[in-house]
Amino acid sequence: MISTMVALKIMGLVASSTGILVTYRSMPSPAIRSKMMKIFKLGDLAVKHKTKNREIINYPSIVDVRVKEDVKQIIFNLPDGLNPEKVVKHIWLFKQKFGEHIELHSKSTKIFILSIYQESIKPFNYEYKDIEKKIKKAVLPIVVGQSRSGLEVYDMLEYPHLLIAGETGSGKSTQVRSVLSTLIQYCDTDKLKLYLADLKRSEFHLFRGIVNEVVYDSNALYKVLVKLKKEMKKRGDLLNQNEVAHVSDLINPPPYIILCIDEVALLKKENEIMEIIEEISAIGRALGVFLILSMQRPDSDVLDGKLKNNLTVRMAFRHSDEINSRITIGTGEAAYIKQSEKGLMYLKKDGLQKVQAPYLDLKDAKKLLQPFQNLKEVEVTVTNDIEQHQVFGVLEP
Ligand SMILES: Nc1ncnc2c1ncn2[C@@H]1O[C@H](COP(=O)(O)OP(=O)(O)OP(=O)(O)O)[C@@H](O)[C@H]1O
Repeated sequence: MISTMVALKIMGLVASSTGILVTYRSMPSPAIRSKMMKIFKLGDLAVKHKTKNREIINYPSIVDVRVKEDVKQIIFNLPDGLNPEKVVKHIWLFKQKFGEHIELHSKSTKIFILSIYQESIKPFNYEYKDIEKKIKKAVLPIVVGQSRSGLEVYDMLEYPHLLIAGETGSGKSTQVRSVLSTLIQYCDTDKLKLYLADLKRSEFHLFRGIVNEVVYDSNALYKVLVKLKKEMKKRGDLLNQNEVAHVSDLINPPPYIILCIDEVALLKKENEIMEIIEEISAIGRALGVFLILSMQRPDSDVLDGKLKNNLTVRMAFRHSDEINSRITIGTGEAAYIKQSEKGLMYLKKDGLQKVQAPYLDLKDAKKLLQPFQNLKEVEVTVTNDIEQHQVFGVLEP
């Protein structure tokens, strides 16, 4: 065993000195093995079965330990029959043993990677020129922030509707500001229309005269939603006539539309409004109409049912407790983000990932968006079905 360990470590060191590999692998040290076993025992992370004479307990097995520059990774395998969700729920136990700066990822329903870092992800400032290089391929780029593996960016065309939640002062408004600022700088005005609703009247004044419309109360928002509903109906007819599945398959696709609502929970009693928002979440993707919704407390009345499931991406900044965190991301993790960790979040997309949002303050955002001020508002209208049919036509095979 010892000779294998030495051999593997030496292999790694030799390789890293040639610059080919920076990772070396080793068998778990007794200290790691003992900590992991304690976690498995305390959390009852095991499969038990009885034979005639005794009880057999199968714990997860450590299959590998990898050491990179700033991270140690312990890879372990679950025994058949152990629910991976039970392992995720016990992340607090892993933290008690290995410290706060850990991440737990499942590679499959059986294989887990526990990553142990020296320190937390550092806060950083929003710089469009750094971001620009990473978003070139996206149509509607959403810049999430810095994860352990670099800048996290995704395309809204692939992951259509976004929920941003977190308690007051956790970094939501800053994130909405930087997400919208990126979209404004990156997308041509004839390719993207932005509608914003600021029900707290605190944030979106920044975007007045830049986006298509900013509204501040539910009556005005209702008018916008009715307009979008009509637009979706026309776009649906258009897809039908042209026999295509998505507006981007049309020869002249209409502009994408993003509706961003700050503090959507304030609308929970506005049934007509919530109905149209739900409708957008259900059918908007194919029609090129997308939602960005933010809220302080993830309200289960608002998020129950269809809407929550259709919000395919969730950013959970610090939450007040585990129950609220579970509503947003399905686990209690966001309740353990410290109050001092501004802009830190859990991103729920394909899995769960810890990400630090970029910091863009109001003054800098104003400066950044200055060149986009006073652009003429261009209304989104699809003239009429027949005309559109001729204009857009179907893509040549
Ligand atoms: N990404 C970040 N990096 C560093 N600091 C941040 C970040 N985001 C926010 N902060 C700090 O936290 C403060 C509060 O942020 P923000 O206003 O975005 O919170 P919020 O969740 O929107 O609060 P509220 O719901 O009350 O509007 C900011 O003034 C800033 O000092």
